[in-house]
Amino acid sequence: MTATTTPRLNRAALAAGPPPPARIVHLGVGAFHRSHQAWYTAHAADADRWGIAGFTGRSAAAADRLGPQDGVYTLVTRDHDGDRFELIGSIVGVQPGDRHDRLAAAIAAPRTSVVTLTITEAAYDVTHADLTSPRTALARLLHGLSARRDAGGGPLAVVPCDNLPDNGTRLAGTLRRLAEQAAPDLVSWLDEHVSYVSTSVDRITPRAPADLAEYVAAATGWYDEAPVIAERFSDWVLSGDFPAGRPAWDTAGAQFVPDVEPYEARKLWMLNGAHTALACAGLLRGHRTVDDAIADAECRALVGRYWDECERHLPPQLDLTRYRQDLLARFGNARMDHHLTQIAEDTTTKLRVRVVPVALRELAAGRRADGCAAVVAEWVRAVRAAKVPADGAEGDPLAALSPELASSRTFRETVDSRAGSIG
Ligand SMILES: NC(=O)c1ccc[n+]([C@@H]2O[C@H](COP(=O)([O-])OP(=O)(O)OC[C@H]3O[C@@H](n4cnc5c(N)ncnc54)[C@H](O)[C@@H]3O)[C@@H](O)[C@H]2O)c1
Ligand SMILES: O=P(O)(O)OC[C@@H](O)[C@@H](O)[C@H](O)[C@H](O)CO
Repeated sequence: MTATTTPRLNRAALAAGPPPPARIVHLGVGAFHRSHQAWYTAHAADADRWGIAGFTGRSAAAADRLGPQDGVYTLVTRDHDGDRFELIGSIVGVQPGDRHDRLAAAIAAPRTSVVTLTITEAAYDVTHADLTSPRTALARLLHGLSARRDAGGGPLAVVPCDNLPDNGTRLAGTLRRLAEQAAPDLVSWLDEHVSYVSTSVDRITPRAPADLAEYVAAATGWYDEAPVIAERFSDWVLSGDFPAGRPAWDTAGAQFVPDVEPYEARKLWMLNGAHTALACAGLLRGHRTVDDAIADAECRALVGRYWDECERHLPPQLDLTRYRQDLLARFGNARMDHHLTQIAEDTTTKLRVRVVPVALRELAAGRRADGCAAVVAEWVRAVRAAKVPADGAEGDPLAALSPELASSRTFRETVDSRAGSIG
């Protein structure tokens, strides 16, 4: 089965009614948006009332692939024992992100109630916005919000879905600073009309292999240029207001809580922190994928000691024993083929928000933070062996992570003894 012998996937394949009205605008139509927020929207009890107008991030490829398919794509849910194929129809259109005129019109549209983002962690680090020719995702978002203000539009919710601590509050602060610099007259409108929702998002979604379209075509009879693979597990915890309404994501399993922080800390520290640890320790030991690394006794022990320290600073009501067991099973899913090199980027930035907070809490409690120090030592060794990019850690690696950690003699000595002199 190939592109020439198999019919191209399109909305007719869903055998459903007309596409839902686009009331959500999404920036960054990558793999994770398709496996997570679009899946929740498709599974909500009121899915027929909520469509997603997608805009790409850096590259227009997703628009080129999804456009001819009316936004419809296949989600391959990959479990330990097999694959399940599902067509997802919640995305009703995808346009290139650099068409900021169209993005602004979509955000300004009266029926738009929610804007969601998956633009990667790095995209939140912006200090400047040019609203005449907006190039970054946040400048484009601000430009769109300015168009909504100009059109007399009502309030709406903005929902970042990237792996960042306190992502809603952080986005609120960054957008406000950008507006103060680029459009001071917009600041009070933002304060009054935009509700920032903080989220913890979770569903392991590796980069799709090159032959996925052929595999999906053979299984489904449709040629799909934008299929995505994800694990069965999925989690979405949100905190914040939706002044213009939202899909009934709770009916699809999302949780709405007063404070997302403990859920987010559990996920960022335990899942993402362990992924970063496995990327460093696993690549150093010649492993290729997450499941290879977690099957290695040394890597597994490294993660276990680190998790023991995380657990002490998380509320026990979060059922951490079960969470750890589930994580081991999820990491051990050999069919996911989750490459360590995909996880090994920007490790300095990631350790700062995933491992450093745990280490500082352990030290503040009068303990040695040996589990965190062991992870940091693996990272130092991986940087030195060029298994992960140095990313600011060329000099004193502890100083690159945190001034407080760099000044802890205990922590420095432990890292030193494990990684060799770090100065
Ligand atoms: N893949 C996962 O398992 C997973 C799970 C939880 C959260 N996330 C979050 O989702 C993000 C995206 O992951 P993905 O798997 O979809 O990756 P992806 O590579 O498939 O997609 C990334 C998307 O972000 C856009 N993008 C990249 N850099 C950008 C920038 N500087 N400015 C604006 N847009 C940019 C890309 O164009 C693309 O649309 C991650 O960075 C993470 O924060 C991913
Ligand atoms: O590049 P990172 O480390 O932010 O993310 C890589 C993976 O840890 C991440 O994508 C997880 O699979 C995901 O966060 C699971 O929900």
